Amino acid sequence: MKQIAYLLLDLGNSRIKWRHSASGCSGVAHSCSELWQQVADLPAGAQILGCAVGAADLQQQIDQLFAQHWHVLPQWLQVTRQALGIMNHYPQLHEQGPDRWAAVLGAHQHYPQQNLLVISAGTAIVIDTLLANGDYLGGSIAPGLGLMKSALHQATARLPHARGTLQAFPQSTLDAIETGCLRAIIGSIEQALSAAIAHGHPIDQVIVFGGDAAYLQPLLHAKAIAMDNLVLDGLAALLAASDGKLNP
Ligand SMILES: Nc1ncnc2c1ncn2[C@@H]1O[C@H](COP(=O)(O)OP(=O)(O)O)[C@@H](O)[C@H]1O
Ligand SMILES: CC(C)(COP(=O)(O)O)[C@@H](O)C(=O)NCCC(=O)O
Repeated sequence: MKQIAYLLLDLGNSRIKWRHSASGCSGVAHSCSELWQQVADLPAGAQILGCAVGAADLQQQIDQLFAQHWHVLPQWLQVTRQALGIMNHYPQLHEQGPDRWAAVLGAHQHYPQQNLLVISAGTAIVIDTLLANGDYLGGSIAPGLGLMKSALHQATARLPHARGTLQAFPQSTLDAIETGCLRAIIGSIEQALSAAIAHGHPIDQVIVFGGDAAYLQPLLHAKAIAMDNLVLDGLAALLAASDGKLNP
């Protein structure tokens, strides 16, 4: 069977993440022009499947970029009620970020038949629950670590925006901010774990991915592992299941 080359895009609110199937190359870009610098030397003509929750004008720039240079229009994932054996229980599918849906599908590829807590530690912290039987129950959205700290900095006269350390009893402003924001994230994860137990679905595996994953993972529950990019994994799984044809 002929392998179809494809470029996968994860257009988040802070950064663009990409992976190219044929070369195994991947990268992170902060703008459309930086994305093009990174992918320009890849073989043209790959099909493109993306997942977009970032700015609509950036998505349009990306459409124009690939239409002009590769003569390919990216296809953007829509959230569906079911895919790859997973049932999405969000009542209003159009409300949901397709990055969340793709990440849950990606997590399921790594850990099928386990109760999962899927945590996206990006601009926002999203904590989603996927059950071993394929029921995706949804989850919470809160500001991510960088956003919490920049909100404090912008809305106050005296709070700086810099890295502190997590302390039991913080005794500097930087440590107080770092500890407060980290505890908000860690606490919301613990609440999600407790909610799962209370509803009879104890979590088998906690997976964290995104820009702050490596920083957060050692601070989390013992079952937590950090993974690279579950959104791109989910897009790849959808393509694989559709035999390389887009329109998953
Ligand atoms: N080198 C970096 N550049 C930008 N953000 C970073 C970097 N390292 C860690 N971060 C953190 O990662 C977050 C962005 O993560 P990412 O997964 O790319 O988010 P999104 O999917 O929302 O674009 C930032 O809000 C910040 O807290
Ligand atoms: C929750 C999000 C802002 C996360 O975005 P990210 O941090 O990955 O950039 C995004 O998935 C989104 O805009 N969701 C729409 C609302 C929802 O999922 O219900």
